[in-house]
Amino acid sequence: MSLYCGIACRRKSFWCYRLLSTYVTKTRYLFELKEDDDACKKAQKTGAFYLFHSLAPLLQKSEHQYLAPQHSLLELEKLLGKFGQDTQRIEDSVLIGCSAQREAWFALDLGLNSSSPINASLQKREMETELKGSFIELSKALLQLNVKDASLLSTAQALLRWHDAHQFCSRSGQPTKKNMAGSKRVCPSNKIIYYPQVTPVVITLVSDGTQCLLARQSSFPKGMYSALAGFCDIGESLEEAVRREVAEEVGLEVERLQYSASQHWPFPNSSLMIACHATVKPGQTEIQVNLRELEAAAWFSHDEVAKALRRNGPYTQQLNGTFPFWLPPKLAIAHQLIKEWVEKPICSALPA
Ligand SMILES: NC(=O)C1=CN([C@@H]2O[C@H](COP(=O)(O)OP(=O)(O)OC[C@H]3O[C@@H](n4cnc5c(N)ncnc54)[C@H](O)[C@@H]3O)[C@@H](O)[C@H]2O)C=CC1
Ligand SMILES: [Mg+2]
Repeated sequence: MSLYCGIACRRKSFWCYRLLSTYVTKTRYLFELKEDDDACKKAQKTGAFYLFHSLAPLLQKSEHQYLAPQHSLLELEKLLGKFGQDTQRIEDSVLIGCSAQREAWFALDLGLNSSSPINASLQKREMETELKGSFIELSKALLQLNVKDASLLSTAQALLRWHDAHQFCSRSGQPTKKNMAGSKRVCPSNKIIYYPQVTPVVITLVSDGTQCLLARQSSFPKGMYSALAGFCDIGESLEEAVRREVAEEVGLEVERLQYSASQHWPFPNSSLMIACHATVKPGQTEIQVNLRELEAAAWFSHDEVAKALRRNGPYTQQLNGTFPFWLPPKLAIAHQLIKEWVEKPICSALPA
């Protein structure tokens, strides 16, 4: 690793060296920990652990925010000892990142794989008292976490969930074995390697030049509208997935497409949200909502959307029984996509 940094130092300008060295060093270190079980085990000794119980992260309330506390290996061993659990359990932990100073970060679920669910839930309450925090569902806590913790805990939950659901080889039926970092599982009988799965999802903001199209599913909080989203089918390109989803959900044919950004999204499992802007020809805007997928869809003016962006939902019911129109929170890529459109209605930026 130091050799690599040395080469970078000689070849690159000082500015490049400073930018690259921390990032490259971190990346190479994490790569080493994923490949080398002994190095990973050693990193646990000086590392920090984030704790979960049945996929809910341990959090501590601090004013209007949640904080995710870290625990050392020693603290963790003491905790497991106190609750009569084997310290071997630490080997179930997964690597989720590291600091600039190469302190490795791990996540461990204390509730999964418990021999008795009753015992596990009893221990949960006692552990919360001992750890001076609560295990809170990630979907309920996400909006009150800082960006770093939200991203780390989302990654951790996705990885812990994947390991929990892939305990057995789908070919041999034998138990699979995780490597120390948790970056893969191997079937000891036929050597098949399983890697954590990420599901690609397209999310598209359709515009006709002056308005944008937003939709809601019945499972959304009341009054909230978002961009059109859908899972990619096997064999599809990103462009094909966008065209199909828009046609399926609202009966429109998009003609131009522009990639915006992407985001890891932990719900319902682990999705890679790929966000795009798309246009339809002015005049070809009549929508036919697919009611098996959506509760409603409608065109919204620039003004309506700009106003909704400035407000913070969710809202309570109004006197007439309806809920005001509001948009996904800042953390969701849908919000960023809508904000981009409000700041610079995209159709004019797209190539003809
Ligand atoms: N981060 C963000 O800003 C946003 C994220 N999303 C996420 O996008 C995801 C996809 O959006 P939907 O409109 O629900 O998708 P969708 O339009 O593809 O409809 C969901 C249906 O697709 C089928 N499906 C096909 N492949 C699937 C797979 N791999 N996993 C699960 N279901 C599959 C199922 O029948 C499911 O009921 C949602 O899970 C949601 O969490 C949605 C909007 C905003
Ligand atoms: Mg959809």
